[in-house]
Amino acid sequence: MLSDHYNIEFNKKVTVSGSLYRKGDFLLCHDDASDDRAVAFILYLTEEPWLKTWGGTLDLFQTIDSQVTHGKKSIIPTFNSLVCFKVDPNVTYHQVSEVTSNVERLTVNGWFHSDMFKHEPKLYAEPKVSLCKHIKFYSIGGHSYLTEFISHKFFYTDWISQKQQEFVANNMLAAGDFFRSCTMHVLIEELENKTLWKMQGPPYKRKYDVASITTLPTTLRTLVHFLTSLEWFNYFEAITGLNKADIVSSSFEIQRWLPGYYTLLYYTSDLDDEPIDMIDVFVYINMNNVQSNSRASAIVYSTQSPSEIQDDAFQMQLVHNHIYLMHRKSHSSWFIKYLKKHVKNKFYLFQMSYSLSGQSLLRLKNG
Ligand SMILES: O=C(O)CCC(=O)C(=O)O
Ligand SMILES: [Fe+2]
Repeated sequence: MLSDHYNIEFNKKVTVSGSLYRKGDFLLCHDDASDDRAVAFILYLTEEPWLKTWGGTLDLFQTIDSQVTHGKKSIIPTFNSLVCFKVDPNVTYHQVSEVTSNVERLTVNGWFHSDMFKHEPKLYAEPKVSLCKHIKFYSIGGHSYLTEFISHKFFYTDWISQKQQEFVANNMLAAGDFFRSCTMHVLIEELENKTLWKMQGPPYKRKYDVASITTLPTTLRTLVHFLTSLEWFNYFEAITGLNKADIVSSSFEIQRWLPGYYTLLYYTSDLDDEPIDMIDVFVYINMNNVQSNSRASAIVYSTQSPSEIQDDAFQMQLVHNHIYLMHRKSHSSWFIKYLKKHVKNKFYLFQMSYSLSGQSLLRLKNG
């Protein structure tokens, strides 16, 4: 019957498994395309009438002008109903939304396979629009934003040289109380403005909000100005021991993270590119101050490909008003795991990345 409906000749292989989703369980956006999977099926077996507010919906993402969007159609996992779809790479993107009730979501699901299908792992090339080449180190002049924004302890010479040693030894450093409390106050007020934010995609890669740099309110705008200024890069030199002339490009983002947001690792096509090392800078603002040990927000660094990602990948737990500097080796990447809805965590992240020239790496290696 299915074979006729989809006009597909199945081979002898059928994969079947039982799946149980408990509170907090979810399955992020994917298209099922792997090997010879042809038609996916899911039989829903939870006996209670399922309420939409419990989460656990099967969400089908919409594709507009061949771009996968965050728009979706949700199917409630109704008892004894069967859902089937033909596996179409880059099209049949779907997810199971987080189960938020204590009722267990039970399914039998799998795929009919066909020799007519042979899905290969996909490469994804990130459009490199956010990188601004040719950094100009312009001076703000006269006014010292550095001391206006940043806590005074960051300027003690001993403290700076201690931090530089830490950075050189560990390839990372973290320091608390970055913004002065008066600055933090104003920043939070501006960040809380709901009209600032635009959701980022595609959903099979990421879901978080970014503030448009061109329409920022006053203090945020001044901050961005400052974080791209000569003053900042001079400070950056002092604290990392790197030479600002070795920075060949930079990117900057102000991010908002809400429950249900995530980034995913993906296969990139830039593996053939010249290796570049990066310095990642994060400033983390979290008013809920969710305990860092709840793993509510951590940045995961990995050199693995998406299918090989290990549980022991380096996780950086984030603490409110800390700045983090990370030396990211070439061919490694970072991501932030799905923020569970029932943890109700929300945070802001200032994120900068600087790519380094080959010479600076030599200098780093030679100490
Ligand atoms: O349980 C569902 O509704 C979908 C499951 C799914 O997409 C999968 O296992 O690949
Ligand atoms: Fe699936």
